Amino acid sequence: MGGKNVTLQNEVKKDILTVENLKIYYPLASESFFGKGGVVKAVDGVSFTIRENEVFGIVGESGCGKSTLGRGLCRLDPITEGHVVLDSQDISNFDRKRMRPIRKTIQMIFQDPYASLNPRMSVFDIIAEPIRIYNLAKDDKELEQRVIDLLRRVGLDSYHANRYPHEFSGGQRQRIGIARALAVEPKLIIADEPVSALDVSIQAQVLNLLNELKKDLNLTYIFIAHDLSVVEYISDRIGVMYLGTFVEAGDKNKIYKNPLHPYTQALLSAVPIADPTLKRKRIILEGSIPSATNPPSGCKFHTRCPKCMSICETVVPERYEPSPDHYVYCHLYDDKMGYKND
Ligand SMILES: Nc1ncnc2c1ncn2[C@@H]1O[C@H](COP(=O)(O)OP(=O)(O)OP(=O)(O)O)[C@@H](O)[C@H]1O
Repeated sequence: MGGKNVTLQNEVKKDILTVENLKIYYPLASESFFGKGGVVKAVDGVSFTIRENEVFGIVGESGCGKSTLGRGLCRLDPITEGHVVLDSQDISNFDRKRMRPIRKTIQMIFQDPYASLNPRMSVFDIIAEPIRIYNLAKDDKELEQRVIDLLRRVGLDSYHANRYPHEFSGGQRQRIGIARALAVEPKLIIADEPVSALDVSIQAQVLNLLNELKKDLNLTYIFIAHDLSVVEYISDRIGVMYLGTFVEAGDKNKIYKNPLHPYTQALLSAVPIADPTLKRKRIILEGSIPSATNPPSGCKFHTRCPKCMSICETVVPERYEPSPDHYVYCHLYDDKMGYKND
């Protein structure tokens, strides 16, 4: 687990995070419709690996488990089963005390920076707080300098330090959230819909900032979003999530050029194409995502799949890997079942 090296264009990239069969189930209240002992299978067997300095995008409809997965990787939500291996260290069963230094390595950025910034704290204190918690400055002078450096790093100015979150625009607040995340010098940043609440022009500025920071500080990102254009722009590899599992994952270019899973095909068919001479047939999915408490049998997507076959209703598809760094779980490509169709 972990520690494997991969050579990409003469560069050796180390695996920084390995996730193995991760499950995160929320217990249901006993008076719920599904009765005592029921669970919401928010993340239901996810596996993937992320290499140092890459961006791994996670896409899928609302309710598919993206945020739960992100929070679980930071151990903000308890893990039901499976492993999270960070830098060759299995942190799945770490208690609060052992997680303390790890929380310095993994930081999160949230969709709504206003909700994640304490409105009663000045920007200085918001950014200084994690530096103080982890004793990263030897005195007040160094603390002040660090906060100012971080503000400049994210495109703000030193005079912003004395202001409060409500005095900033949405894009500026997201920059403050990014500065706070950077304050502890993390290696991995989990960004949960970081630009969804922003205007398109501001989205581009924040995405460019994240890209620059990635290069300058050798950061690795997990980028969670429902907007496939945004994910295409920023990611190197992606995982397409449906009802708590990845249905297709791997190299971004392979998936965007040749989506194999009918779910990925439907999501991509809704993305506008820049070239007006090109036309893409929109695939409309029937209904909404089923309940994660009582997911469909077989392939979880079969109830909405335009290419559903009888086998899909009962048999869980196996992993099919058409090329290195591209895999899909779908009976259309499952050669063992005799339905190979690629
Ligand atoms: N604290 C919780 N207790 C019980 N169920 C939860 C909890 N948090 C999330 N869920 C359920 O887990 C499933 C996955 O939710 P999650 O928020 O992770 O999805 P998502 O893909 O991030 O959606 P969105 O894009 O709307 O944020 C949903 O069925 C949701 O209702």
